[in-house]
Amino acid sequence: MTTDTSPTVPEEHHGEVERLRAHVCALHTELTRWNLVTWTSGNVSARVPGADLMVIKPSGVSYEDLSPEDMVVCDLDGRVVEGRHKPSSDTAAHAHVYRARPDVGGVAHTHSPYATAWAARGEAIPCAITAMADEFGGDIPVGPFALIGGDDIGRGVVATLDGHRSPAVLMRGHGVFTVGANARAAVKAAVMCEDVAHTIHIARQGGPLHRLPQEHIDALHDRYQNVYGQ
Ligand SMILES: O=C(CO)[C@@H](O)[C@@H](O)COP(=O)(O)O
Repeated sequence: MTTDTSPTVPEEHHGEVERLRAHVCALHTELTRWNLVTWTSGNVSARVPGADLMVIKPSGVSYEDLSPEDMVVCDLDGRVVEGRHKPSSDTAAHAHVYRARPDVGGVAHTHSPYATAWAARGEAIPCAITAMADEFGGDIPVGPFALIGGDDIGRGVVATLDGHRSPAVLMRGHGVFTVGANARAAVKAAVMCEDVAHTIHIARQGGPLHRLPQEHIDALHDRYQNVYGQ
């Protein structure tokens, strides 16, 4: 008799997995809404709290065709646990981030044009405006070029963000990876990353950039992260 060892979603996580399938699917509409992706590029995932599982986009499926049922449940070694499609090409990268960073609940990846142009140059985006201090707490760093499919991208994301307040990293020659306490926060970081990449690009066309003083960056980041909003 053979014992089926394929991983499954534990009963106690079924409800959360269904909620996250709908939530992660809905977050993908934010990538197209803010023009952060082209065709089927980009992806979003969410960690399943209390389980070594994540919910991620299926690979190469058109955004307009995505449904909650299309989202793929994988374990944190990148193996499919539940899903009718192959998971994203970046599943290993997302899984590595979740394994290495217990504080991360969501990961997003885009090819947003201005931020990806900075990544193509291998140039960090200098913190020259308050919006960068607020969301990123400093410059947006550049991570190493890495081929797609294995652990290399995830390793590069984790290593580059280590010691950084930024939730975004520009992976050299590739695009943006962002992390957050949840998937919505990761997507927000991707939206804001493209916004500031565009603004700083325009600013630099007109003359030299002036990085904000570190003490102002610290004060702005603290206010935004701990006081701003409701
Ligand atoms: O850039 C890459 C891989 O990092 C693209 O293939 C990616 O944006 C989209 O791939 P998936 O459709 O998620 O498999």
